[in-house]
Formats: sequence, structure tokens, C-alpha cells
Amino acid sequence: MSETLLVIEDERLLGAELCAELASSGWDAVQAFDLAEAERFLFERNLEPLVVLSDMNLPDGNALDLLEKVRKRGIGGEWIFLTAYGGIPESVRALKLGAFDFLEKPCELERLQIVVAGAARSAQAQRRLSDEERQRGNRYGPEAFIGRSQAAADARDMLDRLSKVPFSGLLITGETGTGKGLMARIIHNVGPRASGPLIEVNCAALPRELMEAELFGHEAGAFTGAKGRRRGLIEQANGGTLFLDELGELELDLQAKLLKAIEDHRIRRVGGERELEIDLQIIAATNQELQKRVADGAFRADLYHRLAVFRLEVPALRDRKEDLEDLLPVFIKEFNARSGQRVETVPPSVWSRLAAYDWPGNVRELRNLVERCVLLADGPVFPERWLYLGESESEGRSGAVVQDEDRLCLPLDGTLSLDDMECAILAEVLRRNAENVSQTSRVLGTTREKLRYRVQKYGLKTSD
Ligand SMILES: Nc1ncnc2c1ncn2[C@@H]1O[C@H](COP(=O)(O)OP(=O)(O)OP(=O)(O)O)[C@@H](O)[C@H]1O
Repeated sequence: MSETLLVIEDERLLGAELCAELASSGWDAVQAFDLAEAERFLFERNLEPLVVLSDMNLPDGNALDLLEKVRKRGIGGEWIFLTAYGGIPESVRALKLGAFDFLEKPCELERLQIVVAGAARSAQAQRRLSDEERQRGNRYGPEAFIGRSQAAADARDMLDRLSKVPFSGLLITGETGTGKGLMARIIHNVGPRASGPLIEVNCAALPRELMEAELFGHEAGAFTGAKGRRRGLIEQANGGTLFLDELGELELDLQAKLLKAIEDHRIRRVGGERELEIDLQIIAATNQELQKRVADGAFRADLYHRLAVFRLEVPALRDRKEDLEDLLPVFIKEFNARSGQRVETVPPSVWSRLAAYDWPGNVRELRNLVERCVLLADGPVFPERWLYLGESESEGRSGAVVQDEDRLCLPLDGTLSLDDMECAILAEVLRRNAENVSQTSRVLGTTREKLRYRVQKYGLKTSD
């Protein structure tokens, strides 16, 4: 896929010649005529060039000042300076700022190509390193999917197998909070694409009109508000993995575009003319019965079959409660380490209440519960009073959630997690609007998609 190279040159003819020469060797060359324009490309339009080829002295200042700003913002890419005068003091400053090389004007085209190719290799290596660094914190293998149940063991076995085969599509199904996202991260991290990026997208979190540009990217002016060119998430995931969470929420026309991208290994940015080659694996997750949506015509059968060649089904926690015995100590350890607490023992009464509960929010709910209890513990014993398990116990808690006709008061004393608060607010607003999703989303100033996602996440009741 062609990478972007920014030429900053006020001599229009020279700039155009350089762009043409570099475009002939596959670069997507973009020209800025002064520093202000270059700054807009870099800071407002997120151009992300791999290489910048810049004149040193421009009508509105010295390019080293721009390079300094770029470095301060942590923007990568290699810079090559074109200079006729490049005095020693400037060269020293340029090298301190990490300039890649200098080219004297007028420069030979052959030398230009050699220096630019070297800069591109160096910038690509830097990109890989920073991607790896970003992901190092969460590198894990199949053993990170904890649980002693047969279902958890089968899942680990499948994760291991899948990470060894070069699949292009995989579908993970399961209720909210069962660990679908965790599985996707494991497969990426132990598979052959681990050194590439892992890009996660929640298809329910964005309104339809933004989703297409998010996924496929756009060219400048492709639609009202499209300020500059933007690489889409599919393009960003090139060489790695694209994780599409809540795939069932993707609109039908975008499903068709996605299928085409998977089959042709090509995409076109919104408003773009050129096709860009892509090479990535797609992991999709859904907590809906996708087959039923296919039967209802709400989900394309061809995309479903393309992705469901490999399928992983994660059972609900209530169907593998023996996993609690492994999950609970791990989460306690995690939150002890984070908070400096030292919770060590779990009383039998707590164990029996956890085992009797049916966990509608699955492992996520358990993790949130452990976070709350560890943070609020007064000593080494896991505190039973902060369990708040399910509806029967939420009455104790709802004493704290005060309601009257037009307001809802939530305690800020740590007894409710952010998720608990969001759930309480949504449940109450839904109740006041006859459980109607459209009406409730209007009242809350959000989209139906976003609301529906949260309704499913918290298992709330609606009239739909
Ligand atoms: N078997 C497991 N072992 C360890 N941690 C787990 C396990 N299953 C889930 N988790 C943890 O529980 C939390 C919720 O999991 P995750 O986000 O992967 O669920 P999900 O199925 O993708 O949910 P959603 O459908 O709502 O996106 C995460 O913090 C995850 O790391």
C-alpha cells in the first residue's frame, strides 16, 4: 500500500517535480507551500506521513521550528531537509531534533530516491517498535483465558489452534462480558500477526453516518466536515488484526462494503478514487443471535458465512460456575496490586452467594464486583456487605439511589461503579419512557444504536 510523503517547498515548480518523481516510485506525495499549511496537514488533518521532505527556510519561518513542535507532540516519521545554505549551527540543531539527512539543492533524483528509501525503512521500523511498545503491556497467551471448566479448557485449546492458522475471518459469539474481546486480543498476540497492529472497533458505538468514514477512511472534502484526509481503521489495521465488536449492529450497506473488502483485499476511502491493498485478519464478535438476524434479513448471509468459517462460542459464566474459583483469586490479586489493599481470604458465605448468583453480566460483572469489594475492604477479609448481587440485593442499594419526579441522585461514596451508575440511569429513564428505546434515546440525547448496545450490556428491559 502506498505510504504518504509530505513535501514542504515554497518553490512550486520544484515541489511539483519532487512530488511527481516520488509518486513514480509509489509514494502518495502531498505538497505544502509553507509551514502553516504543513502544520495544518500534520496537526489538524492527521496526515501521518512516513517521510517529510522539507526546505529549511520557508516564507513563514524555519522548518526546524515545525520539526521541534512535531517531536514534542510525539508524531513519528523521518525528516529530510533540502538546503542550499544549511549552515553548521542549523545542521547541529537539525540532528539534535533527529533529522534523518540533508540534501543539497538542486538534488540529483537518484540520490533523492536512495535517501528517501532509507528514511522510509527507518520510519517503518520506528512505527513497528512503537506499536509493539503499545501492545507490550497486554501481551498474553491462551492461558490468560482463565477457568477450570471444560468449556474454558476447550476455549484455550481453540485459541491455541486458531493462532497457528492464517485465517482471514473468525466469528466469536457469546453474551456480553463473557470474554470475547479478551479472546480476540489473545489470538492477535500469539498469532503470526502479533507484530502488526490490533485495531478494535465497536460497531454499536458510532452512528451510521460516521461509521463508514471511520472504517474506510476518507479523502479531504469527501463530505461536509471531512476536513482532511484520514486513514480508516481498516487501513490502520493493515498487516495486523481488525476486531469488530458488536458486528450485528453494522448497517446492511456497510456489511456489503466490508464483505467486498475482505474478498478483494482492497478498500477505497470515502471520496477516494484509488483502491488501496489491504492484508489483515478480521475477528468479529457478537452477543446477538446472528443466524436469526440472517434469517430475518437484518444481516447479510454471505458476510455471515464468510466470517463464520471459524467460530468460537463462549458460554455464559452461569453455565461454568466452577470458573469462579479461578477467576475470583486472580481478580483479587489484580485489584490488590492496583490499590495497595491486601485482601486475602474469602469467607464461605461469600463463596456460596457468588455460586448461587446467575451472573447476567458474566465475567465483566464479576470483575467489577471484585474491584468494588477490594477497594472498599477494611482488612484482609473479602467484604460481604459490598456484594450487591442482582435485583434482590439491589434494594439495599437503591436506598442510596434517590429518585423523585424529575431527578435521580446517585451516591458518590464509591458504593456504585461507573457501570452501576450508567445502568441505574438507563433503567430509570427507560422506565419513565415506557421502555421505548427511541423515546429514551431522544431524552438522553444519544442514538438508538448506542442505547441498544447498553441495554444489551446491562440486560435491561425494553418494549421492542
Ligand atoms: N476467562 C477469563 N479470564 C480472565 N479474564 C476474563 C475472562 N473472561 C473475561 N475476562 C475479563 O472480563 C472483562 C470483560 O471481558 P470482555 O470485554 O472480553 O467481554 P466481551 O464478551 O467482549 O463483552 P462485550 O460483548 O460487552 O464487548 C475483561 O476485563 C476481560 O479481561
